[in-house]
Amino acid sequence: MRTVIRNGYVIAPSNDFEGFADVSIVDGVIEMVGDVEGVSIDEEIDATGLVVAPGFVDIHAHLRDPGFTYKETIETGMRAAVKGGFTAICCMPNTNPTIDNIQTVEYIKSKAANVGICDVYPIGTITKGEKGEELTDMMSLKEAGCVAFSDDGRPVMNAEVLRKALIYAEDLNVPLTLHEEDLNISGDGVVNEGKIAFELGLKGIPNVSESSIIARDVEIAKSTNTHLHICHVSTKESIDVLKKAKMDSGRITFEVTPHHLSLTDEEIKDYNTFAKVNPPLRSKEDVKAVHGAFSLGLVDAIATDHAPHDEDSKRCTIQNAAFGISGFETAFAVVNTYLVETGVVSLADAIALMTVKPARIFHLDTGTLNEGSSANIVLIDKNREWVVDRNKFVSKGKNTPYHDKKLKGAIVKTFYKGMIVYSEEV
Ligand SMILES: NC(=O)N[C@@H](CC(=O)O)C(=O)O
Ligand SMILES: [Zn+2]
Ligand SMILES: [Zn+2]
Repeated sequence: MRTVIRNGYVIAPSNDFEGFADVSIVDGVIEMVGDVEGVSIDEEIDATGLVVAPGFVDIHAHLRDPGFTYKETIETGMRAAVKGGFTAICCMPNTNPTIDNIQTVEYIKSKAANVGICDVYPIGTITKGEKGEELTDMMSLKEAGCVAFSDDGRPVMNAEVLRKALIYAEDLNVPLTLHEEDLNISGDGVVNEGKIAFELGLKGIPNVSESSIIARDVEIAKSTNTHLHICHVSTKESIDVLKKAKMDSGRITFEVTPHHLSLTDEEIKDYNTFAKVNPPLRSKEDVKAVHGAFSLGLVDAIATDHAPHDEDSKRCTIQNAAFGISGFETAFAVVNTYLVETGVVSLADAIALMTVKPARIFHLDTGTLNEGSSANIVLIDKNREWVVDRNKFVSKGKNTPYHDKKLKGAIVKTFYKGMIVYSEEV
């Protein structure tokens, strides 16, 4: 069975290729990118006017299953992911139970395999129950299928615990991906510390809560000579620390979320709990510094931090509301609108940051259009403008600060192993 995607503009960052070409798929695998002529074709897909790219890879998402299936399930999360153009997602372990045991890894893998519309890679916890004290059995968890380790939602506050974890992770050749926040500094802050928090009478989370722990962990990783990946970087000071760290060692990678590259704490002005997220949406200067980091090529990946929540967790006071943004279904459009259309990075660079670059950080064999790889492909209309409607989200989490905002760039179709797993309604 041969399917050919014709007339599209192909962007394949792993080969540095960009241009009009056909993509042929045989039995779920990419046969070639180029001129497909003189062979038997069973099915043709017309991609005139569309960009053809590898399916997106997300190294930071919350699927909430097991334990919080009223917020999301593995199935609803996967459906939201493919609607957003993702064909590989890595799920954070702050579930209940946490992903600190093999049974939970097996549970996630088997549920995901049953749904079968994208790859789901579990991330194990660094410490048992994310309590920050006792390390998990990383070796067994890796053998069971964990591709990285994180206590996301929480930092590893004990520096010695983290130091040991870095050494073990390096031995196992798996990355640690860290939520960086000094809990003593953050306290019970709810939004970015600054003018807006002050005006609203809300407790702030200062920038130094993030940058101080990043500086600490960069030093620890330097002393152990190990790789370290940093989650959801949001401040100018963090970027300064990371810029220097990268010049020193090159063994540091970091991700930025679509919301931190696009929105500021202005969003919180109407006490909008949908804009409450950790780390918080920061100031204009911070967003500018994040853009500067993209321009300099310092950012290693864009990751959604898809954090779906139920209505009760968000329809309450800003103090009590849960932190988190439902991100899969707006990710590409936000990146295209705020980073590509503004000229900060090219579309090809943005796609690299959402495909092969994150895949490489987690050693995942995906995110390319290479011959012989699984036909995980997204078709994009980069010029289409649309207005976000939270009620149309496939994710159970309708918590988006982009509701009613106009974005540019739409996912038209998503292929997983050659199957169409998402096709927009027309
Ligand atoms: N980002 C968030 O605001 N929330 C995440 C936790 C996290 O990513 O730190 C969640 O699990 O809801
Ligand atoms: Zn986090
Ligand atoms: Zn997270």
